[in-house]
Amino acid sequence: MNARERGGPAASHHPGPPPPLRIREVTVRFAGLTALDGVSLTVAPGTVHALIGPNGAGKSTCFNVLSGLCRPDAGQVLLGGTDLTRLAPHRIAALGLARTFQNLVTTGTTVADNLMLGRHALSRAGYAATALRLPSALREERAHRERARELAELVGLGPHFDAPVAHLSYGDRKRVELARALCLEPRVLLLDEPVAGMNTAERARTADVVRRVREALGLSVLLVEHDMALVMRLADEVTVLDFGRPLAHGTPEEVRRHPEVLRAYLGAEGTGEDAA
Ligand SMILES: Nc1ncnc2c1ncn2[C@@H]1O[C@H](COP(=O)(O)OP(=O)(O)OP(=O)(O)O)[C@@H](O)[C@H]1O
Repeated sequence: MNARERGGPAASHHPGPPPPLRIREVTVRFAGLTALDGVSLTVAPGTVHALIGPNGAGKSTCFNVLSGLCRPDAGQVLLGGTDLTRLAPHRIAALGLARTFQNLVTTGTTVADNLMLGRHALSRAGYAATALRLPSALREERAHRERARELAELVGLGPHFDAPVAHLSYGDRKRVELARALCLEPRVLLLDEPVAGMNTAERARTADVVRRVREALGLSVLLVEHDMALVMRLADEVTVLDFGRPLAHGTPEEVRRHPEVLRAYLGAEGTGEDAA
């Protein structure tokens, strides 16, 4: 009997390798401004794909389309064979696409409480069973808490599991966000500027954590990040957006040498640092 048959959550909500995430010809317009103009990209299973570009290039809009916060005017988002384009955010999350946000959105309680919010979406016990604290609901709660603790340990938050979030460093609070997204057992993780506001040591630590998470959980990652050194270290593939259009695509090395990218980032060429 596995954990799921016993009434608890399985170690991973979605067994097997992640399906490819395909963005096909997506266009988004805001009152005359075209934020995304026929953008296509594929996040291959198990890879880290970085989406970079200058301010206003359309990166956040792309994440908002992927996570269901913004409906595209045209185009499609597919996770394997499933069309996510018109689904509500909670449905998209349940199908295996979880995201973090640029700004911290942790609540004022403990790390454990924040992570259990993520597990809540996977909970199978009904409201009444939970409120009455029936044995089946308590068992499920315990199993979810165990998994939340495992994921906290994976991102280096194990010793802080029962600590109030307010007592943590900025870097640790960003990792609470990451662990909460992992609590949804995603197949594809969308990371929106995971090292923004961090110092050099915290940036390096977060890069290690992302690598470890990808390897341990076998998921794919789509990363928006301005720190080009981090992008170059972490990404298998890079897509560059400029004014809502795809400007270049390739390995970090190919993109770094791409003449159009050098033109868009004039002044930053060759340094590989903070060019986005
Ligand atoms: N809700 C909105 N209403 C109107 N215009 C918007 C809206 N959201 C984004 N835009 C515009 O769409 C364009 C793309 O913005 P977006 O935030 O996606 O860029 P970005 O690449 O994420 O930029 P940054 O790196 O600064 O976060 C910009 O010109 C922006 O002003």
